[in-house]
Amino acid sequence: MLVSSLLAGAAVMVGFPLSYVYDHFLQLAVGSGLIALFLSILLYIKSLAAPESALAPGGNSGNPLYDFFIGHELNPRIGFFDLKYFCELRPGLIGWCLINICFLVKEQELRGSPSLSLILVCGFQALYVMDALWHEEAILTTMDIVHDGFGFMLAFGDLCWVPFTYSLQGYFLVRHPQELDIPVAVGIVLLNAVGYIVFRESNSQKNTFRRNPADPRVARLETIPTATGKRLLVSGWWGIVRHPNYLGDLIMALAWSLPCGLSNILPYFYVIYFTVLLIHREARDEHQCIKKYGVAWKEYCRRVPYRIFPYIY
Ligand SMILES: NC(=O)C1=CN([C@@H]2O[C@H](COP(=O)(O)OP(=O)(O)OC[C@H]3O[C@@H](n4cnc5c(N)ncnc54)[C@H](OP(=O)(O)O)[C@@H]3O)[C@@H](O)[C@H]2O)C=CC1
Ligand SMILES: CC(C)CCC[C@@H](C)[C@H]1CC=C2C3=C(CC[C@@]21C)[C@@]1(C)CC[C@H](O)C(C)(C)[C@@H]1CC3
Repeated sequence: MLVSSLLAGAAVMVGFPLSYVYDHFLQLAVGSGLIALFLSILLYIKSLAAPESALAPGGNSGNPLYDFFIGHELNPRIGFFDLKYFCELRPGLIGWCLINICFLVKEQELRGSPSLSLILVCGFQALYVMDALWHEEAILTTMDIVHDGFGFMLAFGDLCWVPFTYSLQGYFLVRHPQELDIPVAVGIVLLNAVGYIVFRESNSQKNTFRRNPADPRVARLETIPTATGKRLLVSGWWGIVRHPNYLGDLIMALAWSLPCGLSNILPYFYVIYFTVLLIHREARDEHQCIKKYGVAWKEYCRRVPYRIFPYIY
């Protein structure tokens, strides 16, 4: 991320036309979609020669189309280089930030300086990406890494969907500049801060607990024992709703769209899509947890009845 930002800075200094990315946004998005399609075809062909033990639990249904979509092989590698782990964190997330930098450059060219709205959106999203990279080991336990294979869903999601749809607020702001009053901007910064605290604290609490349940930061929390020997947190963040990290993520998503005003639905695409994605993801995770923890999970659901939004859902 640092190297990419430095290179982007150097490109601006030498007058490299970064605004090209804004001017050819659609063409670049289609190009990356085609690369993802090509990559997933290669991955599927490679998976046909993989041993049974290397196949993904979630992508070995026997239906070639479904397995192509979810990913047939769990962790395809070239030597020791893990393609899925690399794609989950590097090209798409860093590419998303680089695209935002190109939008800032474009606005500088068009209007002399980037607007406060665009600076806020790019700043919030850069924080989110840096957080994901800083805590990169946390993705090793996500269902994408543990359960799903590396197929079209993740190749397309990581290489095309993330950089080109997650940056739509910035794209919108270059085309439709928005004036933002300082009190409104302060309110939006506070909303993003609340979302980030809920997201980061809840993720860190679970990760610390999973690494070392005796850690003084989590040792006093109430838990439910399960037949696997692992325990489930039932107080702290994980006692408020069953997915406090999703709640924080959604609050941030809203804060990224609000600087774009309320006149157009396009900047709210991310909030809407992400709500659907996380509700679906929560249902998939619930299904896995019921299989893993049985009655203990049912007891957890009884103690913590709301999934993502307290008193609503
Ligand atoms: N921006 C984006 O596009 C996306 C962002 N995300 C974000 O990524 C982060 C990770 O999300 P995700 O991988 O979906 O899932 P989670 O980090 O929420 O992990 C779910 C797992 O946590 C463990 N767990 C659940 N409840 C408890 C509990 N009470 N006590 C202890 N352990 C528990 C279970 O695994 P086990 O018991 O085996 O440890 C469960 O399978 C989230 O912050 C999410 O918002 C996710 C997807 C897309
Ligand atoms: C319409 C598409 C086919 C749907 C694609 C879904 C993907 C965009 C998401 C599935 C899981 C994702 C994760 C992240 C980004 C979006 C996808 C690929 C993630 C890298 C975002 C940052 C987080 O901190 C994370 C935990 C690293 C995420 C992991 C899952």
